[in-house]
Amino acid sequence: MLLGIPCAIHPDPGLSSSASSCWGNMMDVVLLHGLLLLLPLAALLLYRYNATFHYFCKVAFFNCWIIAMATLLSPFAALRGRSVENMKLLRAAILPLKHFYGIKMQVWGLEHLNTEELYVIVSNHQAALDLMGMVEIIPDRCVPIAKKEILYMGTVGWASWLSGIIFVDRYKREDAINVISQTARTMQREKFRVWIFPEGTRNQDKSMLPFKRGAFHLAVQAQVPIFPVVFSPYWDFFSSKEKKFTSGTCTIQILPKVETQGLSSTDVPRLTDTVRQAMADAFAEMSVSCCEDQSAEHPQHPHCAGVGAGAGRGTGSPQCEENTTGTSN
Ligand SMILES: CCCCCCCC/C=C\CCCCCCCC(=O)SCCNC(=O)CCNC(=O)[C@H](O)C(C)(C)COP(=O)(O)OP(=O)(O)OC[C@H]1O[C@@H](n2cnc3c(N)ncnc32)[C@H](O)[C@@H]1OP(=O)(O)O
Ligand SMILES: CCCCCCCCCCCCCCCC(=O)OC[C@@H](O)COP(=O)(O)O
Repeated sequence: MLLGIPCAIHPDPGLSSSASSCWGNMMDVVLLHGLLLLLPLAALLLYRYNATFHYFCKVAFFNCWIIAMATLLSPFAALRGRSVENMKLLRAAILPLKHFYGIKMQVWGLEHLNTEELYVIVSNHQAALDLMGMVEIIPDRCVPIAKKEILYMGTVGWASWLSGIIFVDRYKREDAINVISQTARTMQREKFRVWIFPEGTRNQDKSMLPFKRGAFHLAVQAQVPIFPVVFSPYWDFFSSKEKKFTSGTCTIQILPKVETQGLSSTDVPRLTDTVRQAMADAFAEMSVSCCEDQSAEHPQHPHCAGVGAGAGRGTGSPQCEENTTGTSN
């Protein structure tokens, strides 16, 4: 008897037609089982040898992890109510992800953030993967500013709202400016720091996009310093265009603070340019060391041409060495 089908194992030439149809049923079941066994094997082989399938699996896992964690942790966060303290839950939920992906995080200049004062962090934004780098260094009582669309992503939206994430509608400039001005007042009153991606959108190009001015108005209005943070290019391990997602190393460089004491809104354009230039220089330098490593393996990487021209490899500049320690999912 196989799966409730009462049937002999060997067909007998003298059997009735009902017995032979029973044999047919059994063959179907065996075939079905074979197929069911083959499917995971095929998926495994595809995952191993097809880079695009590998990429989509890893991206799907990332999204599923975020959704699962948000769903699991929202009730706990809700017990506390909307609070920046819930960012600790969010941080703990995202920290293990780098191990699944075999991504090694290298942090430079973390001591800069070790201060009691309030500040605004600005960083480049390459992909949703930035979340993994963010949680490596995000200090206590620090909330990101995010696009309003995240608020409508089900439990991810709730978890983000409960963690105090500030949402801006990028298509309504007046509203976004109001939110930022209000944040300048509340960050002093409620003692929290703010993290902004001044490019305003994800960007994996070889240079950073022009910076939006909101972060700089915020720092000037609140009279708090700015800490520029630069994530090294992900080219050696992640590219949404090339559908590439392997293990690798991400370097996070925290640049020295930029003071805003005494500055007014007329100084914002110059302040924006100064900070962007410092970040672009650091990014270019990181690109050079990243591409030097890359070119040894893959000569003529498309992103390498012209990147960081003239930018020397400073003392102790970051290495994009291949990480083999982590597991990939
Ligand atoms: C509980 C556990 C759970 C576990 C799981 C949880 C799941 C986790 C999920 C999630 C985690 C968090 C995820 C975070 C990551 C999200 C990242 C993003 O979403 S990035 C997109 C949003 N970010 C921005 O857009 C940047 C901020 N934007 C700005 O700063 C812009 O400046 C903005 C929107 C305010 C205006 O943008 P404009 O496109 O109009 O361009 P402009 O050039 O900046 O401004 C135009 C004029 O307005 C003035 N202006 C701008 N801001 C001003 C201000 N605050 N005050 C006065 N004037 C201002 C400027 O000076 C400029 O004027 P003049 O050209 O200089 O004359
Ligand atoms: C209704 C249920 C829908 C559920 C869908 C949930 C999908 C979960 C994905 C989690 C993604 C976490 C957010 C990462 C933050 C991020 O990187 O956002 C991108 C924006 O910064 C910039 O957006 P864009 O201008 O589109 O580049």
